Amino acid sequence: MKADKHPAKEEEQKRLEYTTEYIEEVLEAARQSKIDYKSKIKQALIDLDHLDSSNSYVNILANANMLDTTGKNLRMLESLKDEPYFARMDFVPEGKIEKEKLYIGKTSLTEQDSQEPVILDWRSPIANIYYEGQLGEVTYEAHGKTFHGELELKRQFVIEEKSLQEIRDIDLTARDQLLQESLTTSADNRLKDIVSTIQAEQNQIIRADMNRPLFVQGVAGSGKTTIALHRMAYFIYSYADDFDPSQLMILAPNRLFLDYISDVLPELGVDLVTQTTFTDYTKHIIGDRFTFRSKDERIAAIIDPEQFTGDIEWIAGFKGSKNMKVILDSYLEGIIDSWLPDQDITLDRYTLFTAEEIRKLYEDEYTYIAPYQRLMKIREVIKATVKRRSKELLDKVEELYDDKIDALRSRVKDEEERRQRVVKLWDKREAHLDAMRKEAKTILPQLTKQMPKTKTEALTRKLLTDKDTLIHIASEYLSESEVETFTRHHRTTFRKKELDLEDAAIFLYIESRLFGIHKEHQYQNVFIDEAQDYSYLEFVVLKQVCNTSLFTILGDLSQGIHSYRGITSWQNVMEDVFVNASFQTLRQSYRTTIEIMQEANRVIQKSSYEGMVLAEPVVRHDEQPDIHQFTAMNEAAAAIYKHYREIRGDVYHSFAIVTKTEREAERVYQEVSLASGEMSVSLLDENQEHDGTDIVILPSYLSKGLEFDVVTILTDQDAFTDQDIDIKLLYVAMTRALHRLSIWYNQKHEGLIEDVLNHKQI
Ligand SMILES: Nc1ncnc2c1ncn2[C@@H]1O[C@H](COP(=O)(O)OP(=O)(O)OP(=O)(O)O)[C@@H](O)[C@H]1O
Repeated sequence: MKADKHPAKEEEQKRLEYTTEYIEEVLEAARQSKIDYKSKIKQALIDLDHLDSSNSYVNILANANMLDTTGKNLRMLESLKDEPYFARMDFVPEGKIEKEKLYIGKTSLTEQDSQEPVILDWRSPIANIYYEGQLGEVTYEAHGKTFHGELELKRQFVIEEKSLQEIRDIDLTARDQLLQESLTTSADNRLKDIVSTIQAEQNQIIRADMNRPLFVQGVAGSGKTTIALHRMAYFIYSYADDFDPSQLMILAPNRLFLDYISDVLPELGVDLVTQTTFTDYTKHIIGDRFTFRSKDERIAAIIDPEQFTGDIEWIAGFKGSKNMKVILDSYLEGIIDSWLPDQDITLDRYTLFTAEEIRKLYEDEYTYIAPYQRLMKIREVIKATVKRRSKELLDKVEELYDDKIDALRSRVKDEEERRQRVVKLWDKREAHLDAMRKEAKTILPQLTKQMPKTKTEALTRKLLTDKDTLIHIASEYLSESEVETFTRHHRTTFRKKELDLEDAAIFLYIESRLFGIHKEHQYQNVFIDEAQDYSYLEFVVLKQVCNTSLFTILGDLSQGIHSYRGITSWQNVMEDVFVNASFQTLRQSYRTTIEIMQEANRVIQKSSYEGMVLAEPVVRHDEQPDIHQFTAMNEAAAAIYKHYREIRGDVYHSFAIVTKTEREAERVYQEVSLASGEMSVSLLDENQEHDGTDIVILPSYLSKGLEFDVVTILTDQDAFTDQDIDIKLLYVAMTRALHRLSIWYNQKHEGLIEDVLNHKQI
């Protein structure tokens, strides 16, 4: 209700005034401190020549640190001053009479003298009650203890530029109006934070145990990406004292997507988190001698009849599979075996090390380091022992001969005979010692020969291109002709230095299993968005490379447009890779209207994907999606543009035209550019940032994860067919719309749209 009409208006108005004044006060003090620190640094710099320099440096450093902290505080306070909080809750702790009136905002602020909270951070343990609790008895956990109490009031505010607009009390039955309003606002090319409207099921995911892997299967628009970012913010807040945010990594499908989430990251205070794509992460580790073809390039080839050959699909699928892991393990076992000596190390007739002893050393010692480094260490041990033992043995043999010569001297009486026999024995002694010295010198080079300097690149190339190697270890899984096709394919890709994306995981697997991964590439906590597009092997590899199992994995199998190479169920990964993971499902979709979701659900139900959970939209209406047939693309483009101009305004201001293929996106771009005037148009590709143009044109597979106020799906010659991949692509494209959806298709190429959707011609 309008703030003026609410009985608590006066109380809340006073509170808001008190809060904003207090923020101003603290802001002023922070600004003054900033000036002071700056002038102290300046003075210290001036004094640098005259004073003991180390003192001055310490002084500069201390003031610079204070300046940095003050700067952060200032930014935080600036962000609070216009909308300091969005909710209030009244909580009576068990055993007490007086209620605590707690105001919840994006970050916390404490009254300096009384140490009372002025604003409570939305991530604080007690704020959990607000998101989760109904009025009445509630509990919350903090510092390992459970606290009980009574929640007496849950109140929402709309505050704009320090002015109280709305006050709403949430009782047991009230619909979350703030959520409704937030969903009817329009998209501005970037994801936004949802701290004021987080729903209970989302809150559970955000705050779920950080010491366990977590899988989230959520329908399109259920807030997976948004929740991932809020969970990171929650994590950073909860472990602020002993955790560096750069130890968190989020893997996104492409750079376009990273750009899409980039605005909300600083808003949530998680901009220091490492944000990257799987390919960029791999390149960072293994270097960029090769380029990896992206998933999107591949899908472009798969859905384009002119480019498609059936082999690319099965080869990609096979390389990401569990069988590939078995093959890799046996390949690596063979390599390590070949590195270990199979014969004893001897000198003369003495054994310095048995092969068995070396194997045992390998198995028992230095097991915390990777095999190659471990063998290098063992080699050092052998080297030192060989050096020491060779000397001992040479001394021993020398001694033996000396004893024999002494014995000869006292035993043989005849002087001439004694002389001859001693000389003979002496010569024998010298020859023997010479031979031993020579032999000793060959031991280490031989050992080195056994462990050639090998690189991951050469080993990967051998596995993927060498027929004999592959037949030897993969005969259970690949026929001879498949091996032939497989290796031929890779001989070409290696020659062109343009590898498949799946090879990145194979590179990483070999590198990490044999040579180990440097600490700088490891993360304590990893988030994967759009995880349905990852293969089994990629999950295995990521866990191994990052050396943690603390993963939050979010995806939607219904949108699995890369399922030929990705996973089709979460089960295998949960059973084999992240064994103690918990699993949550999100069914509610927040992005789109009932009208659009109903149509999208009709499409996805055509898919062969078993166990599908249909999205349930939040009650929100707009126009029914409209469907148009056309004969000439230029006419369609002109009509679409005209319609955009007509409806463009405050509610609808981001527009996207989604085609099935990239080729068609380029053609549509030409046509719309010709038709357009005052509205700007751009063609998106996966490595690009969305520059805020009014209309963007993009192929279906690139639209994944993004959203727009108005979406038009347009297909000319490249129509969606009833193939599973096309069904999913159409579903993904349809679920990108926040408010309006229209579909245009060429009469001559009807396909899936005509079959499933066109029940009411326009
Ligand atoms: N609790 C919420 N309050 C307000 N808006 C929400 C809430 N949850 C989700 N949204 C909005 O719903 C839209 C979809 O969210 P998001 O993109 O995170 O979903 P998703 O599950 O990753 O979608 P998809 O799988 O389709 O890419 C966004 O506009 C987001 O702001």
